[in-house]
Amino acid sequence: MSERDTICALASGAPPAAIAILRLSGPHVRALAERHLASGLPAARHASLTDMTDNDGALIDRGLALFMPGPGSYTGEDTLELYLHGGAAVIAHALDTLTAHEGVRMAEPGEYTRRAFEAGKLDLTEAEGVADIIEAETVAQKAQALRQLGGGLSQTYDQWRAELTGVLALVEVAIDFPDEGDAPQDTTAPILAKLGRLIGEIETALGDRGIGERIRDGFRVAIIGAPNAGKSTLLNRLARREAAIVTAKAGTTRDVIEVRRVLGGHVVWIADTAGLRVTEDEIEAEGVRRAEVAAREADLRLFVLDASAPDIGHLSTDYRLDTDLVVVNKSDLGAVPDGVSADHVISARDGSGVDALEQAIARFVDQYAASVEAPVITRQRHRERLTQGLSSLKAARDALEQDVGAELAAEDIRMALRQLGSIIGVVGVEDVLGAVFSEFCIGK
Ligand SMILES: Nc1nc2c(ncn2[C@@H]2O[C@H](COP(=O)(O)OP(=O)(O)OP(=O)(O)O)[C@@H](O)[C@H]2O)c(=O)[nH]1
Repeated sequence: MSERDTICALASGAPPAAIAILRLSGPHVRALAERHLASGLPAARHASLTDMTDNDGALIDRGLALFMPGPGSYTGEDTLELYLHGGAAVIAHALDTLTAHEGVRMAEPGEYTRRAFEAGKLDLTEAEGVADIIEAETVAQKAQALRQLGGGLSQTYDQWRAELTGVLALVEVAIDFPDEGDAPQDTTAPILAKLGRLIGEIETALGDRGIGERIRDGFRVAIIGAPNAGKSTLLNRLARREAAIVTAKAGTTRDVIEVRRVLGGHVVWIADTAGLRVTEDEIEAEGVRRAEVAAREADLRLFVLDASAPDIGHLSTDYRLDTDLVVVNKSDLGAVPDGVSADHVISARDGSGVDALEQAIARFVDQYAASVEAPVITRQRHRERLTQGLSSLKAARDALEQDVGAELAAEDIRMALRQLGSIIGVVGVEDVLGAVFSEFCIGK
């Protein structure tokens, strides 16, 4: 196998900035340090102030160099970090100088972490934790990423895999020594008990209401209601900008328009949707269909009613679900009619009542997020694999219960082990590696 490339990249933020950190990893690091640092290769893990020169001996900049020898470094390879002035010219000069050498190139997104993963320093969920902590904007996202990075998910998946490996061993014994001495029930019963417990635990994990993914990707609130109720006006209020078009014409909003806010310490996507009504207009009908999808997928629906609409009483029962917040809008035009129970009375036009509504959304999201402690699923990828793993385990249980053969059960259990293993990246990961690491920024 040919020697690996040495990779380099700007690991800090975009210039201009006070400091630029350039990171190098790979087999040429020592030679590059000898060649370009006036002080030569720095002592391991000690910052040293040095001039850095280009291939003609001209000064690039003066800064700190930090050498971390492999295998104890993040990537497991020799690594060098250079702390230079954070200007675009300095960065370009340094990177051009380094990449002019054979075998030295710019890093791809996530390549340092990918190397760390390949060196066995991190498993795949921990590597995802690295990506997530960089992307984290809320305290909750950061806490979740830190837990993941610290092996919080790995522990659970490792434990399940260990238990399942034990179950597989028992099943294999049953295959090798069928019906020996005791009745088959005696060997099958403890296997079924263990399998049942695991199935239960995985079902509980999958029944987490998607909290982990929502903390990471955002909670969903849909504004729904009849045309002209003032949904877009409300969205604009909540967005604090003119995100959606407002007109006096019913049926203005066609597509779903989403705005992003941080409420209750969480990312929340608020969606304005087309007014719900039966319509001949093809485009509007598609809008209504999309509104219904958005409403279904939302964690919270704001069902907006127009206080001045003559049919408000009838509308208030037509589409709404129990979980909705009923928001009666246009309070400036009149009082809420008798018989309509409103959770919130607002005027989206003049803003009255909107703060209280916003606080209610924040409270809802906060409580929703707190309803599951330490979810072990934080991405769709985990959910898909775990769901597949669960169905393999159920197939194994059925095979054992119906006594159709321990071989079949063993095969299903092996399949489940592979699915669980692919979540943490110990098996069958080639197909997911590219997807996982391409989400990273360059330099990480
Ligand atoms: N008086 C009053 N008028 C409002 C209020 N909110 C919205 N409107 C008016 O009601 C009309 C419809 O508002 P939109 O926000 O476009 O209503 P919508 O529910 O998004 O309508 P569609 O896109 O047709 O579904 C506009 O003329 C708004 O200015 C309010 O609180 N008070």
